[in-house]
Amino acid sequence: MRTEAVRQHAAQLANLYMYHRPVIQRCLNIGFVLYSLSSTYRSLSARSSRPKDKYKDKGKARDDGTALTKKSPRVAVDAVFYQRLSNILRIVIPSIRSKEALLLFMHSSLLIFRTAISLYVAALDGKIVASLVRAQPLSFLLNILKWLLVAIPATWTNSWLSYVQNKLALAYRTRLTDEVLKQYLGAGENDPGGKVYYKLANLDDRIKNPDQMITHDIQRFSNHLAAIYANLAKPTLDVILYNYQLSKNVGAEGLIILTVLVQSSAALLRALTPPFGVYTALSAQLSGSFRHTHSRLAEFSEEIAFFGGEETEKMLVEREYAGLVIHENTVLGKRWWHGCVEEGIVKWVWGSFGLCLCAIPVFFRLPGVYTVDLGSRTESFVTNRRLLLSSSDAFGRVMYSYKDLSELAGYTARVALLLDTMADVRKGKFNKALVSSASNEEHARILKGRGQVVESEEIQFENVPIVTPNGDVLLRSLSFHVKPGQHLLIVGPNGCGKSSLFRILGGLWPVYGGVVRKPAASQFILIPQRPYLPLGTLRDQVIYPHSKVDMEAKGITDDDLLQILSLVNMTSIVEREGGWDAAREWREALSGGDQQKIAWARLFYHRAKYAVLDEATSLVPPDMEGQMMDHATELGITLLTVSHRPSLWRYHSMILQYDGQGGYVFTKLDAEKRLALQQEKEALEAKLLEVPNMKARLEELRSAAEERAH
Ligand SMILES: Nc1ncnc2c1ncn2[C@@H]1O[C@H](COP(=O)(O)OP(=O)(O)OP(=O)(O)O)[C@@H](O)[C@H]1O
Repeated sequence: MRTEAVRQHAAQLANLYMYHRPVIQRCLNIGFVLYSLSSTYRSLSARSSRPKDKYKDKGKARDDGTALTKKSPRVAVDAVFYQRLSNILRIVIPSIRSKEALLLFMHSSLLIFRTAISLYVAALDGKIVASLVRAQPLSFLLNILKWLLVAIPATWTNSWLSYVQNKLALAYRTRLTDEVLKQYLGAGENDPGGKVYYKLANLDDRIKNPDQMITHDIQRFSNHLAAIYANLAKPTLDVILYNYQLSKNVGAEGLIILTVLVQSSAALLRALTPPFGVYTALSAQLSGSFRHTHSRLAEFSEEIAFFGGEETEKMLVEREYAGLVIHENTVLGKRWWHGCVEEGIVKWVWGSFGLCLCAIPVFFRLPGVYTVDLGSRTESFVTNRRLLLSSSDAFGRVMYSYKDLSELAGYTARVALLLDTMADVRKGKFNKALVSSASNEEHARILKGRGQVVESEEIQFENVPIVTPNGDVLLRSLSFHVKPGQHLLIVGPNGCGKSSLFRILGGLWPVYGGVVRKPAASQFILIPQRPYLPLGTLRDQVIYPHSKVDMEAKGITDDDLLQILSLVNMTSIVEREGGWDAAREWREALSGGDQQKIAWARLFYHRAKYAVLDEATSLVPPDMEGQMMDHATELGITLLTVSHRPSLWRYHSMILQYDGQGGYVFTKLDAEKRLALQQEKEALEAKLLEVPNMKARLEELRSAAEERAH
């Protein structure tokens, strides 16, 4: 009796369910779409992938700053990542009407079109197999024809997709590179935020290899960003569309059960996923450091060869490489087991769930789904299986995409670090390890201050401290005044801050106090001991930083340049090197003395108001040195010279002498008197050196005399 009542009750419920099933199905479908969107959103947000302790410790242990240290940017798919990404997106897609936005729109349209084709192909596949099972040759041929026709837009779309994605990556890269170069190499004539390339390397510790960031990391970031769109937006859309179609074929109930199973195993997989974003950022850092060691080796090959420093260099390069390899091996190992777990779950476990799902219409009669004969059962099975394969492939890609997303987070952190540091440096905010003396009260007060820079024809320092970028106060307060035409000689022991004065004049180092009056940086030309020789032609060496067009605009011809070269006795070089347009690695093609003379020729070409000479004649013969100094004076160029050569004194009227203890003397230079004093001093020193010999000889003579007396 009781069982009968229960059975009746169950039948009533089943009838009620069947009656309302269309509404329930619709609700389940809507619920599924909402769930897919929200779970994709959740998988994109708040996924923390912090470095493990091992990496933190490694960072602390290294002293070259290449490992991830405490100060390294956070690398996680979290709010910080989205904030950074949205800042960068504003650069790479500046407006809705930009080329990048158009490419993105094309990309989206193509992605949707491809999904539509896949849905059509799934149904067509089922029909082809059904016509085979039913032995209907005409229908089979017709469907094959449709298959061939659909292949045209399908292949066309795939080709276009990869083309547009690559174009998009290139467009992102171009935008970012343009922006970075604008800030990095932005001219700083009247811009106190200029010369970022110098300040990043010298005044700030945060970025070790800007070259690696600009060339490699921006490219990887752009590729990842272009791909993440296809790897994330498209699979999410696919999961929804394929599953919607599937739910119509097999019922939403089975689909929901499948989704629950898939999502729980996916959650397990996510929990097991290592922090690939951190690994990517560390990998980029380590390979940047390895490359940097190699480029230093190439740059200083001559010095290293003379020293026979191969063993030491090999050890340094090997140490960098070993660090990189250890890291890559660790990551490879993690990728290996992660790949195994991933494939096991995604391909095999989910595959078996899928087969069960496809079997539902075969074993159960679903209202609205007619699978009466063998043909229609096969058709529905083949179509569903294809839909399921596509759907699980799409879901797999959503799953993989968080791996891509973590890697994107790694590159985003690198690019954001570059942009943020450049922005700080432009604002005069530097982050550099300070020397211990910087913490004493007086030095700390000096470091906190900021001086004034006023444009003027003359050079005047009023109570200006000379402070190195790491907070070492070389001079507490320097005051001197140089008028145009008054050549200034600067002398003092090594490391006392002679060149540092020039760095302040060139606007490279900040002024920590007092007032600096000086002409604009463009009025100065620097000739160091090893002058800079740019990439380019022989002409470019003389006219740098002008181009040939600038030179012609100035009304200067190659003959005039030859005239300039004759002032430094170098006219023969034009013929020897094959003309003005010959291009070489000039640092190797010219001797040290010739390089200095080319730099002097550059000074005569530009006729700057002031020339900063930092041991600029150390490699040229004395007669040539005098000739060049005289010509500079004739051109009205005021010389600021650092040199240990007394032969140069007579060209200067003022002297700034550092004592190396934080003191200095600024006075008129009477070269004749100073030379006479110097000569007298040298003569006395020579005599003093003789004293021990003379004493010894005197002793010998005394003892000889005593012997004779006995
Ligand atoms: N980019 C930098 N970062 C930190 N310290 C620096 C930097 N450049 C120079 N210094 C420090 O500033 C001090 C003065 O250097 P500077 O080049 O002015 O010496 P100098 O008097 O010209 O010496 P020398 O006669 O040997 O060329 C040195 O102790 C040097 O280590």
